[in-house]
Amino acid sequence: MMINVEDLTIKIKEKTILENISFKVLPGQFVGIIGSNGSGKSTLIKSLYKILEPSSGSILFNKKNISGMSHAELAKHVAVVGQFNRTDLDFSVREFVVMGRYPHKKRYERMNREDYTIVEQTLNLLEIRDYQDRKISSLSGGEKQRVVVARALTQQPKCLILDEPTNHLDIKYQLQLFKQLKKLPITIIMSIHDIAFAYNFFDRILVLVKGRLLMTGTPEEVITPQTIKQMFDVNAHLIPCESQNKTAVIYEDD
Ligand SMILES: Nc1ncnc2c1ncn2[C@@H]1O[C@H](COP(=O)(O)OP(=O)(O)OP(=O)(O)O)[C@@H](O)[C@H]1O
Repeated sequence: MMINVEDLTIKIKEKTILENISFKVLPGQFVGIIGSNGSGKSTLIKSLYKILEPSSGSILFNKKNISGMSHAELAKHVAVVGQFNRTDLDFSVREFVVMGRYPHKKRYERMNREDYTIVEQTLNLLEIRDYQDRKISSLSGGEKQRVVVARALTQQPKCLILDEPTNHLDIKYQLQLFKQLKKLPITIIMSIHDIAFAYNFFDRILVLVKGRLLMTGTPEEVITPQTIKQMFDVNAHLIPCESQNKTAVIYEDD
């Protein structure tokens, strides 16, 4: 799915939270949004799935303005992993993941074999099969987070939007999630705080500073000691690790 954000401004109670944001995401790109606390990452993410309406400007999915789309229509194409998903509900893990198929079903239409195959595949992919019969409310933070991601993938969206999905995950599952998402042939937009993960995994990065888009580009173009200083007022060093083909980020503490 192609996404065009054009001159997006979001005001909440007269306060400008995002100002004149414009960018384009090509089909299949894995895009990260980085920026300091309060820079507007969640606000941008929420506007992409219509929790917040633009004060001005527009958001187009495949050239169609989402302001004219219902949430039900949007859910056929876009899945969301927000920061505060309701996971206190009394469903089992499996029941919750199955719900990812609902946007594709007509009212009273039954789940078919293909739906259940997709559910099984996702339970396996996220390694949550072992506790599929447990209540979600009984899971740890990281286990819940993988269940929420599983439901989003079961939706088989053309675009996946995630707001800091690695918050509760240990290193193994952070890496696993990034590797799995990178393999998916869909458009993915994710906000994240971890600059090293951003540097090593995304195709493109959007840098937000105080509600404005400071720059967009490849990780190498936008993550530099200068931009880290601008975002966080911290001095940083980028250290390449050739054997892993990755780059580490070290922060000065004075
Ligand atoms: N409903 C609201 N009413 C007033 N101000 C709001 C509201 N929602 C967000 N803001 C403000 O907008 C700014 C951007 O918030 P947002 O949550 O988008 O930032 P963020 O980059 O996701 O931050 P963090 O990294 O801390 O999660 C903040 O100053 C926040 O206090």
